[in-house]
Amino acid sequence: MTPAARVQAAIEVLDRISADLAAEQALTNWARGARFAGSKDRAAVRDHVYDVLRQRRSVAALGGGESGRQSMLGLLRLQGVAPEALFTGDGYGPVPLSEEELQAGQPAEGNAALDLPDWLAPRFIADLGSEAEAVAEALKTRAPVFLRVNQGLTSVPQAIEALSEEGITAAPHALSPQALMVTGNPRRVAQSDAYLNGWVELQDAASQAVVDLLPLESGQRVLDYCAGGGGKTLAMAARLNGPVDAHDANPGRLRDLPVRAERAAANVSIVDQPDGEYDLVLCDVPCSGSGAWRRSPEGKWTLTPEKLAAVQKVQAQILREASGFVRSGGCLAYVTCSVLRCENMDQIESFLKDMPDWAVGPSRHFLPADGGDGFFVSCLTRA
Ligand SMILES: C[S@@+](CC[C@H](N)C(=O)[O-])C[C@H]1O[C@@H](n2cnc3c(N)ncnc32)[C@H](O)[C@@H]1O
Repeated sequence: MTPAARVQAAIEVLDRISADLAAEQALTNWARGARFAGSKDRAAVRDHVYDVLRQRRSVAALGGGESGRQSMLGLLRLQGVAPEALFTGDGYGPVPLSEEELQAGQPAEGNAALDLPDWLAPRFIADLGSEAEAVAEALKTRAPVFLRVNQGLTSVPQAIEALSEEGITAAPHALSPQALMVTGNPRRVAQSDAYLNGWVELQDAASQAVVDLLPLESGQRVLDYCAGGGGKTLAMAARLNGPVDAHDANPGRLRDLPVRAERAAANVSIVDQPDGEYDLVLCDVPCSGSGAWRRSPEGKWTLTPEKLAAVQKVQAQILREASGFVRSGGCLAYVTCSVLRCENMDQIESFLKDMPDWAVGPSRHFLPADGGDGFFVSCLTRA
């Protein structure tokens, strides 16, 4: 496909997303009908679509409106690419720009320049203070691909070497001693031997740093109460070099975990109903996902005050439920991938008010401006 044809494809996909289709579904539908598109074409169209979704308000301002065509016009202007060179009508590209389109558009201002919804921007500023702008800026950018080196099976230098033999370049990252940032050929990772042999896992660097902070010691009984896909379960099993129990209220979310655990040679047991007491219980609760909007930018536009209030209720309930599985002197680790105070420290404060025999230990925020996704972790201890 020509660069112009890729722009036209992105315009069509964006229009389908505006008509209420999820981005992944719209991209899959387009790819099914575009057998002529190779893997590089699909990747380029996907990048255009996600670049727009991360910066919907900025590109709408610069393109003069929110249609797929106006969004792509705004995106090209934002990226410093002359749109006239691609809007020619040639090579299956978009039809030439009208005089009106050429005149339309201006840089976004205020909340639109932060690429945040109007209801959320004031909260961002109140919660993040002087960091709000840097966080909003970071959420407009593409997330790097990070790997976790499985130190039960290999070492960081060996993993870098093995990846490089397959044409994938990666370098250590400051957020965690076993984190690698992929700097070349990230799309080859999932087919590489290093990945298929369990030497590396795809996991955000801040997600790894969260597990680094947990007071884990070998021989402990550990439960991942909201294990989902199992990213943190596997990281905990690697750190412990021992067993971890994995639970999730939605068993379907655990579907991939046995295969991932086998690949990583990790000792993971799925438990439908946790039993007895644990030294450490991790609650990586459902949240707004605001720390990870670089990867899932649709969430930024679909979150509402009502949805945020509803997820806060679920978080509070999980924290109280899971606390019942922690032995006296044990640790209850509360984690979100949110940057919002109401899902983080406010939850801890409200828990401590209801449960006076608990004390808060180390807590930490990771912000997208640090390189990884935004995460919050707080370790609570039972007296
Ligand atoms: C943020 S995701 C977990 C991600 C996972 N820890 C990882 O690192 O890949 C939150 C998970 O909590 C689960 N969940 C929701 N409500 C729950 C509840 N009441 N008890 C346990 N798990 C719950 C969801 O099904 C979802 O899989």
